[in-house]
Amino acid sequence: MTLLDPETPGHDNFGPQAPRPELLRTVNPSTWADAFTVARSTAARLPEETVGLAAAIGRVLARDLQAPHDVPHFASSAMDGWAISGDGPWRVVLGARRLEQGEATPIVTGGLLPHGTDAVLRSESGFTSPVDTDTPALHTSVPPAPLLSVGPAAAAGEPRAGQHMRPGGDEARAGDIVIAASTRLNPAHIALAAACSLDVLPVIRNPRVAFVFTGDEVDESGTPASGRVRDSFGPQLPETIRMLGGTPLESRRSADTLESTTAALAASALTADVVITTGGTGHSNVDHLRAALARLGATVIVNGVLMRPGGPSILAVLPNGVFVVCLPGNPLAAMMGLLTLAAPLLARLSGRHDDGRDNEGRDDEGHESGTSRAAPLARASVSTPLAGRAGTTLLLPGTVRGGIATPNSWHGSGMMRGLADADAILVVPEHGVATGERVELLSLPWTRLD
Ligand SMILES: Nc1nc2c(c(=O)[nH]1)N[C@H]1C(S)=C(S)[C@@H](COP(=O)(O)OP(=O)(O)OC[C@H]3O[C@@H](n4cnc5c(N)ncnc54)[C@H](O)[C@@H]3O)O[C@H]1N2
Ligand code: MOO
Repeated sequence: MTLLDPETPGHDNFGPQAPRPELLRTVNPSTWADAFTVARSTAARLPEETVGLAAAIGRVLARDLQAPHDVPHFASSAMDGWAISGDGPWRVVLGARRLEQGEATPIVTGGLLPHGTDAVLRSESGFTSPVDTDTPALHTSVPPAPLLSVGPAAAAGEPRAGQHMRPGGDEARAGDIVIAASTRLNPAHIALAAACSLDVLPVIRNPRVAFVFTGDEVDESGTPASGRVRDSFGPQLPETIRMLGGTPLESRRSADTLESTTAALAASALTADVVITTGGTGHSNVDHLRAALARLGATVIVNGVLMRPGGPSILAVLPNGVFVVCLPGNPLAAMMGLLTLAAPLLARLSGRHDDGRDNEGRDDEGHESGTSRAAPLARASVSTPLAGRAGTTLLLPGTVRGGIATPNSWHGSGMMRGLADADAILVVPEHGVATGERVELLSLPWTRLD
């Protein structure tokens, strides 16, 4: 990576046809830690939208969710048996909405308890005799009620007052906050929302992400001729973005000209919250991204990252507020740029925070967190010494087993084998790591670290 200041000698190395990279005047490359932190704190979260319950799984709740009524909203039986009132034996009545003392009525699990119910006697704990012989029938045309008694299989003390009853409001009272704002909704939250009789939920809108792939030498299918390459990004990047909480929009392919690159970027920015570009981040006369950003009036937020691979990655924002993440063309370099800049940006836009911290070092409630540094997800001890590189953070795809991290082979900037088999990315600081020391780990969109 060569990010030249125009004031320094050598600025004219770009060649006669190369666009002048005006953007380099103001911004220097960031350290990896700063780039990651800036990317996750520069945006505000997107506005809320309303979605159906099933569609809300995995989304971030925009506001506190209050129970609109008591949950459960009626008192029910926890067992199959009889709802009883007073002491037994009980006269069995059918279809009663109210029980008088000495009455019982059959009930199933979840059934609405009649008013006056004192307890539920389980079916295995009671028995009925066909006729209530203790109560002489006054009218011979009305059959006498069966009589319910406590049976020999009943537990000691059964039935107790309130036994096997589920009172209304047992789980929540009307107005209770049952799910806090900013919660990432899991399936159990959705079932809870359904129990609260809700049909839709307010969630943070997912960022819409469009793609611009550059590179005249790229083939989308078949075996490329020498000098040409198969496209690494088209088949996987949209789905990766979905895994990161974004909604992929259309992909555009731009020719390696300033006009084509600018036009593709401008068109993508009409509908997207974030545009991700690949390739063209360099300074040769076929790299036009920087000039296209300048032509569109972009403000560069991160102009290169002191990391390898992926150093030329850029984060910028267009005048209409659309973010642009520019990934280098080398396939692994692009993925490292994605994890360093796009993943935290999308997390912030969609309201998914790794640790709830913002760039002022406060958590979401405004408490001091003691650090403004966004923490990667995990740490692990390394199985082998990892040499550092002065002034650079190395990002190595690696395997993590039982808390021990080992870098994978094939981690060259243009290779994918190391990443394909990786559990995480080892973040190696410039001074390196000795065996047994711990490295920070960046999680991959498609794996969970245990
Ligand atoms: N003189 C210098 N040259 C380079 C430097 C430097 O500092 N000075 N940095 C190197 C680094 S590091 C990287 S990373 C790359 C960045 O290059 P670009 O972002 O400009 O990308 P391209 O030049 O367009 O392509 C680089 C490489 O990637 C291949 N590529 C591009 N698109 C695809 C795709 N869709 N699928 C697969 N492969 C793709 C392309 O064919 C090239 O091989 O610059 C270095 N050079
Ligand atoms: O940043 Mo480049 O990725 O090393 O090839």
